[in-house]
Amino acid sequence: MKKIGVLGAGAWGTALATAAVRAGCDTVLWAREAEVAASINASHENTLFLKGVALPPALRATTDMADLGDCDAILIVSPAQHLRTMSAALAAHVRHGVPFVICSKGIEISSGKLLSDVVTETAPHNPPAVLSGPTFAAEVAQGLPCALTLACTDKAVGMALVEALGAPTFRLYYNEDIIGAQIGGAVKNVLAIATGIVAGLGIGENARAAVITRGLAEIVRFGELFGAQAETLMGLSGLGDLILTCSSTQSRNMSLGKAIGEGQTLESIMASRNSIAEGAHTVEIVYKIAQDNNLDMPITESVYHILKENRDVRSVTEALLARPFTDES
Ligand SMILES: NC(=O)C1=CN([C@@H]2O[C@H](COP(=O)(O)OP(=O)(O)OC[C@H]3O[C@@H](n4cnc5c(N)ncnc54)[C@H](OP(=O)(O)O)[C@@H]3O)[C@@H](O)[C@H]2O)C=CC1
Ligand SMILES: O=C(CO)COP(=O)(O)O
Repeated sequence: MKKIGVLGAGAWGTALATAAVRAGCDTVLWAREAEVAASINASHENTLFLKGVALPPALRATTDMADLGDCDAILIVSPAQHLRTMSAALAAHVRHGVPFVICSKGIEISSGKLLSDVVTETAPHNPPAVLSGPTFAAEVAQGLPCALTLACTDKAVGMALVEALGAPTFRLYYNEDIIGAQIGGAVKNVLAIATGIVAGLGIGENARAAVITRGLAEIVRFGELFGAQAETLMGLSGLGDLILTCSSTQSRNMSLGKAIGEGQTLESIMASRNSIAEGAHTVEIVYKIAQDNNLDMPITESVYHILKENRDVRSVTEALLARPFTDES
């Protein structure tokens, strides 16, 4: 795998394209907006989504999806709710057998499907893989070290991707569990909003640790429903990403929760940003799936009540704390 296409030139797509160039791949980055492609090609900077980070001159950007036609693998990095449209459009341009590596984190709201199922439906001749882990885009783009899970049910394809994209500062660990690798990344965003709310309310570091740990129990319950392997949920794409995202306001999800906890409205926060906070969307479908399947996910439910039903942050938090005591499973 020598030529890599990256679909989506937001912060993460840009960082991943940079990592692919560093790993020695001929890399083409597709941007939806001409302004983004132009700034990457002319000044080696993504001024809209990753301002201030110098990108490698070898990175080429395009707005023409046909330019990805001869790639050996494609990384899909659109927001999760746009992945269906992106995958279907891409399938018309690339060869059969070229893997579609899902780098977005979320679950399709309209269907309740994992993104790998969305790829299988829209691009049946392109095997899905998943790249997920604790990785803030800006750090990856600067070449700081990180580690991620590369999941693919076909080990030969998965290992070929690891060999092509992996580097000393971009360590990839192969995992066959493509389902588990998607669950942690999707649900941790909701839990990061919860820890952000804790920070915004100023109710302490102990409460944050409690939300992370009981949040992990929610990830495990949710993962079991989909058939995820427990080891995957405890790995980079699960616990690893949960710890990172719930520990830093570099996270868009955590900072969104913090602003909510400080009294701002979801609408005003969204209006002030051009970046995606997936948890604010994912919470809707995680809540629905939990309700439909009788899963106990009280932290997720609380985030849903606050974000989607406009309930009072302090009352919801008090109700969460006042739940009956139970065993630690
Ligand atoms: N940022 C990070 O640190 C990480 C992000 N991720 C995940 O990667 C995914 C993308 O996030 P990120 O790159 O940060 O996004 P950003 O918030 O930086 O940028 C928004 C992205 O969304 C794209 N976009 C906006 N509207 C549409 C649309 N209607 N159709 C298709 N694409 C659209 C933009 O495309 P365009 O450039 O063409 O306008 C751009 O790529 C998310 O699922 C996120 O959870 C995963 C790991 C780390
Ligand atoms: O997924 C991420 C880190 O692994 C990025 O988190 P945010 O989308 O909350 O910024």
